[in-house]
Amino acid sequence: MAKPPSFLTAIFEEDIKIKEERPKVTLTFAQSLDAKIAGVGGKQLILSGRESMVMTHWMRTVHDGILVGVGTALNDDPQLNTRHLPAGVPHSLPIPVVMDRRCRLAVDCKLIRNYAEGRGKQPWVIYSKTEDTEVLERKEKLESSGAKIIESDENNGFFPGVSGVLRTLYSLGIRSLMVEGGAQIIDSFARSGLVDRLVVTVAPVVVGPLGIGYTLDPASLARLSFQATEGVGIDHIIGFLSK
Ligand SMILES: NC(=O)C1=CN([C@@H]2O[C@H](COP(=O)(O)OP(=O)(O)OC[C@H]3O[C@@H](n4cnc5c(N)ncnc54)[C@H](O)[C@@H]3O)[C@@H](O)[C@H]2O)C=CC1
Ligand SMILES: Nc1nc(O)c(N)c(N[C@@H]2O[C@H](COP(=O)(O)O)[C@@H](O)[C@H]2O)n1
Repeated sequence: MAKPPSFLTAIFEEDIKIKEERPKVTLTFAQSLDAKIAGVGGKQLILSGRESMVMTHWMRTVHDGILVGVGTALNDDPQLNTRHLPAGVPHSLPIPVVMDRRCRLAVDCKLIRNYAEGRGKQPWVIYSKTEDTEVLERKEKLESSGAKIIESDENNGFFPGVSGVLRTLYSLGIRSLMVEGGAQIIDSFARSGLVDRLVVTVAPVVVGPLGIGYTLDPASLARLSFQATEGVGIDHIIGFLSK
């Protein structure tokens, strides 16, 4: 992929107006033809072909932050960097953010190692305030390993919730956020109604009924309008933008 498809760059050039003090949110993920995002038991699958993976890494460069849930962080051990882009072309790297209300992120994960070794930005871990000593011990370990620990400003006793997390990230300077999954995060962000762009990569593979699917509440995406579907390599990219 020499450059991202023009419909995609247009989506990102659009001046989206939002009333709340929160980052503009892009929800994006890759799925199979049968709408699975992972294999049996959550096994990570590389669904995107080479070209659409480069496109995803390009999308990472146009966001201040990139967010995954702790389920994805534990399962995939992602790097959330831009290593598939051509070397020598300067671009910005998003801050990796993990939604991890009980501080379960591994202290030796790639996000923390890359930061410690000077190859990545400091990972941010958003947790939910608690008196639970096990969580507080893990929080301290993560902090001393280099992660920045952030308490969400909204705590309803179960999930800090998407709107609270977005408000907190905004207060820390994040103006654009790419949300990459996994299944629970896709569901949470879609239901929040706080998604401004949706970009789905559809790969020409079938995973089968035991793979991990995702839920998109139909009402939740009513604020978005379809923009275009375009082939990138062997995949198809479907783009939506807020109305
Ligand atoms: N194909 C793709 O593009 C992608 C696939 N995946 C796959 O998804 C799977 C992981 O998905 P899940 O297990 O569902 O984990 P997840 O990554 O969605 O993380 C779940 C965690 O996120 C946090 N969370 C979710 N909603 C929240 C809310 N409203 N407020 C506060 N915290 C919240 C909680 O700590 C929860 O335990 C893996 O198999 C991974 O390979 C993950 C990302 C992208
Ligand atoms: N765009 C896309 N295509 C796929 O096939 C995928 N499996 C994913 N997964 C997401 O990317 C993360 C891995 O990132 P790194 O390669 O380690 O930088 C993974 O955790 C998912 O969030 N995405």
